[in-house]
Amino acid sequence: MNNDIERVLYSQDDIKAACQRLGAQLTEDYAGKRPLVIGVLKGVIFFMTDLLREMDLMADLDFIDVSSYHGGTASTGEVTLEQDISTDIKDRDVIIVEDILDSGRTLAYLKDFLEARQPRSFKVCTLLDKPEGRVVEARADYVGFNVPNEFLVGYGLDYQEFYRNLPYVGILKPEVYANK
Ligand SMILES: O=P(O)(O)OC[C@H]1O[C@H](OP(=O)(O)OP(=O)(O)O)[C@H](O)[C@@H]1O
Ligand code: HPA
Ligand SMILES: [Mg+2]
Repeated sequence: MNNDIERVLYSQDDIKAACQRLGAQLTEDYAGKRPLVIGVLKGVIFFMTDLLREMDLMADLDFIDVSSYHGGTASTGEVTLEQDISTDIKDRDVIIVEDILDSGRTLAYLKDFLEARQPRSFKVCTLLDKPEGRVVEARADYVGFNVPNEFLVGYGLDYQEFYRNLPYVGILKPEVYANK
C-alpha cells in the first residue's frame, strides 16, 4: 500500500495537531451548548473519532452516509444518499464533519437536504479543503489543511475503497489510477 504513495502530505503528528487545534476551537465556540455532530461516511471515520476526543463538550453524535465518487478519482456529479441520520435536527446546533471538501457537491447536497429540517445553526468542519477542486459553491467554517489539486488517499480517504487505513494523508501515484 505504501509503495503506491507519491508523497506523504500530512503525517500522523500533523493530523493530531490539526485535530487538537480544531477541537479546541469548537470547544470554545460551542461552550455551554449541546451540538449535534454529524459525520459524513465513510471517509470521515478516523477524523470523526479523533476530533471528538479533542472536544471538551457534551455533544450528540450521528452519521449520514452519502457517496458520489463510487471509488473513482472524480465526482460522478450525482450525490446518492445511502443512509440518513436518525436524530431530529430541528432547532439543533449542527456540526457537519467531513474528511475532504473538493468539488463541493457533497456539501451542497447536505446543506440543502439538512437545512430543510430547520436546525438552529449549521456549521461545517473539514480536515482537508481542496479549493481548486470546486465546481459548485461550498465553504467550511473550520478547516484543518488547504490541500493541492491532487488525488489524496489515507486517513479515511479511498481509491476503489482501498488506502483508507493508511495512518497519514498522501498523494496517490497517478500510475495507480491511470488508464483505469
Ligand atoms: O466535495 P466533493 O467533490 O463532493 O467530495 C467530497 C466527498 O467525497 C468523498 O466521499 P465519497 O463519495 O468518495 O464517499 P466515501 O466517503 O464513502 O469514500 C469524501 O469523503 C467527501 O464526502
Ligand atoms: O482527493 C480525494 N481523494 C479521495 N476521495 C476524495 N473525494 C473527494 N476528493 C477526494
Ligand atoms: Mg470515496
